[in-house]
Amino acid sequence: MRTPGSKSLTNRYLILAALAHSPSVIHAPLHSRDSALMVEALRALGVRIEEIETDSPFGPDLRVFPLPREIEPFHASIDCGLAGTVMRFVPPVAALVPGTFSFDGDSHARQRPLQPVIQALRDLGVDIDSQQNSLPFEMKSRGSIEVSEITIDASGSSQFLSALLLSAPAFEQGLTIHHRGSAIPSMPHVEMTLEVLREVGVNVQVEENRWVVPSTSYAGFEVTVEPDLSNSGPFLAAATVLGAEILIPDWPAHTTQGGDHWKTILPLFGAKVEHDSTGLKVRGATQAEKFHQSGVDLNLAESGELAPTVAALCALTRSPSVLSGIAHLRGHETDRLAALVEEVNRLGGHAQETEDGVSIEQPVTHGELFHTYDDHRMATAAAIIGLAVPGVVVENIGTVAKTLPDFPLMWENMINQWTESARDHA
Ligand SMILES: O=C(O)C1=C[C@@H](OP(=O)(O)O)[C@@H](O)[C@H](O)C1
Ligand SMILES: C=C(OP(=O)(O)O)C(=O)O
Repeated sequence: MRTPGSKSLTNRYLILAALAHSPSVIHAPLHSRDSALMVEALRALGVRIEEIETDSPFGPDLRVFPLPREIEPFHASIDCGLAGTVMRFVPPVAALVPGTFSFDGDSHARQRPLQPVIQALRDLGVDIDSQQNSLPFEMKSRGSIEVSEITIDASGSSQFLSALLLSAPAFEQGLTIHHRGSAIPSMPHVEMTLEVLREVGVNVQVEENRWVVPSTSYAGFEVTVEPDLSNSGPFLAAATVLGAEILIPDWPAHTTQGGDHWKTILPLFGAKVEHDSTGLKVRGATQAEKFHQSGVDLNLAESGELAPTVAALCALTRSPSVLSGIAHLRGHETDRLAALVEEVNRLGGHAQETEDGVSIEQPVTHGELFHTYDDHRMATAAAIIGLAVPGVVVENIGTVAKTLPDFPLMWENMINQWTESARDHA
């Protein structure tokens, strides 16, 4: 089961390519709502992005021409949809373009935390008109940033820090960023930002809670995007639930994606995991073994993105589980802690919110309409539960288009393949 490119890497490479001084080529990018919003946002700022046809089933490669320099001020409106990477990563890029830029998004996007990015831009000298320190807002940029040091609180999302790190090489004096606040979640995503910067020649100096980004002009680049390991999760979870086997080819030997944690998470649910040059192979325990599976006590601070998929597995496990370190999921596509608790309980399970996560005390018992709150990962979590519990109806499966528009077809193919192979072995 081949999975398309990583959302997080695709959107980072697009930003870096926009800020390079010569054109770049991005091979195997993700094509989904979040990446399309990023492409359109950068185009609105003057970046030229062309598609290069390939024979990949996942769509064309992209050629990105950098932001034009020395242009007259202009106005543009930018739609962030529900994409955290767009609403957080693009405003610092817009600060490097002279003009006035209006940012807005889906209605729930207006509730996602943005204050640290807005405050950081104000501290960098950008004029921002925003009622609530969230979307919608309008910013007036002069086209360059001279301030060289700021302090932010990135405890609500790693994206606040990544946003500044990605644009800082194009600031006149680079930028020294201090973090003040409790622990930053999803640290592998910060490591991913530092690594893609290193790949293009920007070496960020990291000390405790301090990142020093040198002002650096770098050339365009050619990269191939790794498969999305977080979005591989539902397929791996399906094999785990059904006692089936699946191979995800091209699983990187080294990666900064938080989805690499599947290698240690899935064995806790009885799966056997092997990683070699062919990819990542996961074999689920047989049904009988699974029912004796005990729950898990997992701190997902490093990989909160995986929590809805993990919660789906917990909702099918006989004994209680606790997922912690994920308070910030209240600010994701929906309040994921509230949504998971609500839906597990709706299906006859027993779950509750804790201060920094959820505890799932009893498994789900029956199918129902599973509400998805416009959240792609709630939709895939519902699909996983539906493999083991008859009658689960996933509300608005189309919401998977945020990061994996092909999910319904891929899911169906996977199940057909397993059904055929079970028939052949009968
Ligand atoms: O930088 C990124 O690409 C991401 C960072 C993480 O955000 P949080 O730190 O808000 O969890 C992750 O959950 C999100 O899906 C993608
Ligand atoms: C939190 C997520 O997305 P975003 O990039 O919109 O924050 C996610 O994909 O799970």
